[in-house]
Amino acid sequence: MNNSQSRPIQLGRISYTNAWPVFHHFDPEALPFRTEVHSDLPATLNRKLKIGDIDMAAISSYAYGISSDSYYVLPNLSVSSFGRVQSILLFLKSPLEKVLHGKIALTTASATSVNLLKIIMEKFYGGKPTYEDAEPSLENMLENADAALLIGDHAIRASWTNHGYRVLDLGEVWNLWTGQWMTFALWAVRKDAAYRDPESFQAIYEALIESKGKSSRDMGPVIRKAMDQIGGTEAYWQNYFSHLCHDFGPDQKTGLQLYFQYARELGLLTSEPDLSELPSPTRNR
Ligand SMILES: C=C(O[C@@H]1C=C(C(=O)O)C=C[C@H]1O)C(=O)O
Repeated sequence: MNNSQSRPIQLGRISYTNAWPVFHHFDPEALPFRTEVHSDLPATLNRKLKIGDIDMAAISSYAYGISSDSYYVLPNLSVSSFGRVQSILLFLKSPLEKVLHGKIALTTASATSVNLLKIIMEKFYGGKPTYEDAEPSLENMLENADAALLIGDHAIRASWTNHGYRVLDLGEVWNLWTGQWMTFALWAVRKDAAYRDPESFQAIYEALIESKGKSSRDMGPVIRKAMDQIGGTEAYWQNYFSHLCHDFGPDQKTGLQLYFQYARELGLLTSEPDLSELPSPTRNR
């Protein structure tokens, strides 16, 4: 269907640097149809996609898991790490033994990592802390909690301050316990939108893949933008991006399925998520 009479396609883009390599060279103006881009924190995009305010977005992989019946996943796009990720960080004010039965402040920006933290605390370490949602500000969070979870650029900035807290990198802990990849974000499209306008979503998908490819061949522009907007050195960002993977192949899928399984075992998910990919309109012609 031609979307010229309906509303422009609404796209969600994660504002954190971890997703920039996929979006940096993506130019919505270059598409032959109207699109509007919403740049937001993951939790906001999770909610907007679920209620249909937006049609396609990078979202928390956990949010995909809860609503997978309504979504297709876009092939070979993710934010993943095999081990250290450096931006999913638990800052400990108290010793770990106390944190395990104490209070943890959770950033309201996340969905995947708050549930990953619960898996780590309860399944791996045998703890039972209480959790409290909080705006992502390290000092405020730790005023009345034993530990604080931050993600994305909030975690990066906090890791640069001279805070003196012990820090756990949840990508690293996950990998040490499971030997697996961890996928934090996926790109999802609402099925109802994809049925209405398959060609347009395929075109957006192809443009995102092209942008990811361009970034992987030369990270210079993304690194310069990160230095400009967030700060830090070229070496910092080179190292940061070298630990992130934006593919979603069999290895990342196996890691994510294990995360979903553990989430189900803890009652954080009720059914096995369906990772069906967006069907390509050209394949069906
Ligand atoms: C790697 C990261 O992954 C992010 C973590 C998310 C979550 O915890 O829900 C969502 C999107 C990802 O972009 C990060 O924030 O640093």
